[in-house]
Amino acid sequence: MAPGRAAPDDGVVDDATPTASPSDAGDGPAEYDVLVVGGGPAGTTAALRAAELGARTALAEARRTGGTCVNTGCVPTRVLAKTARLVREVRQAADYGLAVSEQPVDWPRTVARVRERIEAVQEAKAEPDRLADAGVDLLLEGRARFVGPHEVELEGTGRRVRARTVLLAVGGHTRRLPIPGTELAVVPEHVLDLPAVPRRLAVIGAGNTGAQLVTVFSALGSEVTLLEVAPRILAQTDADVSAAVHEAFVDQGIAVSVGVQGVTSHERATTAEGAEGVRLTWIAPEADGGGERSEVFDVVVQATGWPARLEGLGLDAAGVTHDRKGVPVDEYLRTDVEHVYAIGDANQDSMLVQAAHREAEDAAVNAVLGPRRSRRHQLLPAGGFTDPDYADVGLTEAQARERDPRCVVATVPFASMERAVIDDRTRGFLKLVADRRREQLLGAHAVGESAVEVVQAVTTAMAAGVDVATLAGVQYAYPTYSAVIGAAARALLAADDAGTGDAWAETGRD
Ligand SMILES: Cc1cc2nc3c(=O)[nH]c(=O)nc-3n(C[C@H](O)[C@H](O)[C@H](O)COP(=O)(O)OP(=O)(O)OC[C@H]3O[C@@H](n4cnc5c(N)ncnc54)[C@H](O)[C@@H]3O)c2cc1C
Ligand SMILES: NC(=O)c1ccc[n+]([C@@H]2O[C@H](COP(=O)([O-])OP(=O)(O)OC[C@H]3O[C@@H](n4cnc5c(N)ncnc54)[C@H](O)[C@@H]3O)[C@@H](O)[C@H]2O)c1
Repeated sequence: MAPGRAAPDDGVVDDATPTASPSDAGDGPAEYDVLVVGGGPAGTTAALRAAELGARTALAEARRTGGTCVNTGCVPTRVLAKTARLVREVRQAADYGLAVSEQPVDWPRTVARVRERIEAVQEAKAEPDRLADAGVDLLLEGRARFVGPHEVELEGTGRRVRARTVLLAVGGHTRRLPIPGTELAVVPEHVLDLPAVPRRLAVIGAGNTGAQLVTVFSALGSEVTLLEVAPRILAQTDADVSAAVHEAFVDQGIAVSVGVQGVTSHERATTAEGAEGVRLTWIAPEADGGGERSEVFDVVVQATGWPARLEGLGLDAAGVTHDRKGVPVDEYLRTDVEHVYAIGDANQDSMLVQAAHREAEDAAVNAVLGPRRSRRHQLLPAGGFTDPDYADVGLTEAQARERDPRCVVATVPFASMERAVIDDRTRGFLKLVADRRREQLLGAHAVGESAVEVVQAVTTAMAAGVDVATLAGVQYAYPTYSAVIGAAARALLAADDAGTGDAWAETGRD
């Protein structure tokens, strides 16, 4: 695919190749207790759980199990993040007396490595085997489409399947901007199809996906511009996390523009080097004087949102209503049609693998045994693999203060932690938020080396109901990044009545 040119469609289902039995349309439809549509993290987990509960279960997947997560999302992104880290470490090697000369990136080799790791994860997960062992019928016969409230047709074979309950786990895809020339942009699902690392890259959208792509291509040598309509990048995270990652991006030479007033068009253009490129036009933020701006990039990536993949699903035939983004569900994960559930990215609630797993377990139980498990995502740790990493769980400081202005907050900079100093990775911090009595941790927000693992450790403490004093008394192995948790807990105990911990005070050091 030429740079700046989109592949024909946007997601993992599109190159669906029917692999199963020939058409048996004309026979009566196969009958199941539970039919799961979509074999990503949500669908596979739900099918296994339903079968475990004794339901006769089928899983219809348009392409291959693993979904966005394994095939085009988390797994490839993680491998690219590791590639970016290796580039950075090679650059630092001389400081350690290692004579390693930086080589140009062999992008086809990078892509081959990503694909090889995807296959390794597929092999490790062995989902088709696990489904078969559990007695789940895996139907790899193209997309499923409702033809009635209890019946779907499989696009590849025309075969029909009936089920008492249907679990929709169809995931999502990138939302393309409705602007002239939008098809000239690449979507994140297709960055591996780029023929080379772009010299000049524009990423539109600074959510988790956009931020990770920016880090990867900046490390690989692209000159990167990041445009975001929201007033800050990573708008869902704690404001300090957002500010710290923004600052790091700027320090890395990334041109970050937040508060842009819209992207208006893409047009074919020729780059300064005479290559085929894309002219991107946008309205600058008011803070920068507003007005139309236009620049030519080798590649423009739209990372501008992730609606559910509902196209061609025939929801009308089942009577299931949906909105612009996805399929709304009640507390039991049921759509407005009682026997149809929507889980994972399909319901647009919390679009993370860990949320998909939890919803899948709950919906399978509800579908087989009757509605009894209501949704509960109170503790949903998440993070992004940028440079530096960031992560969070629970309430942001702003959310906590809105509930109780006298909640307590303590922030410990990584620069005060010996492990971070030893590794020369001092950028970042851990912020803990607790109730005013310090009985309950309300949130944890980190930026920096191992931020995701640090927040995960705090999540475990939160799940166990550990209070701040207990956390402050935990012993931490020396020298570790997780020691920052003890330092932050001690800073919370020492926080003054205004509720702000002085992390550099005597309590801050590990
Ligand atoms: C670039 C990127 C990086 C990400 N990184 C992370 C991360 O690090 N951590 C994290 O927690 N989350 C991450 N996510 C989010 C995560 O990938 C999703 O939340 C997760 O995959 C949702 O699982 P799901 O099962 O709901 O949907 P999906 O994984 O999208 O699976 C849906 C499946 O349904 C199939 N399908 C769709 N329509 C039909 C149909 N009509 N008939 C049959 N089959 C159909 C598709 O082929 C697909 O296999 C990332 C997302 C992206 C885009
Ligand atoms: N590491 C992770 O856990 C991870 C990684 C990637 C994605 N995800 C999940 O997948 C889902 C999708 O993430 P995403 O980042 O693709 O989408 P998103 O919706 O989270 O972010 C899209 C961003 O694009 C911006 N945007 C929209 N239109 C724009 C325009 N015209 N110009 C400039 N900016 C514009 C939005 O303001 C937003 O910040 C999220 O729920 C996310 O949490 C998770």
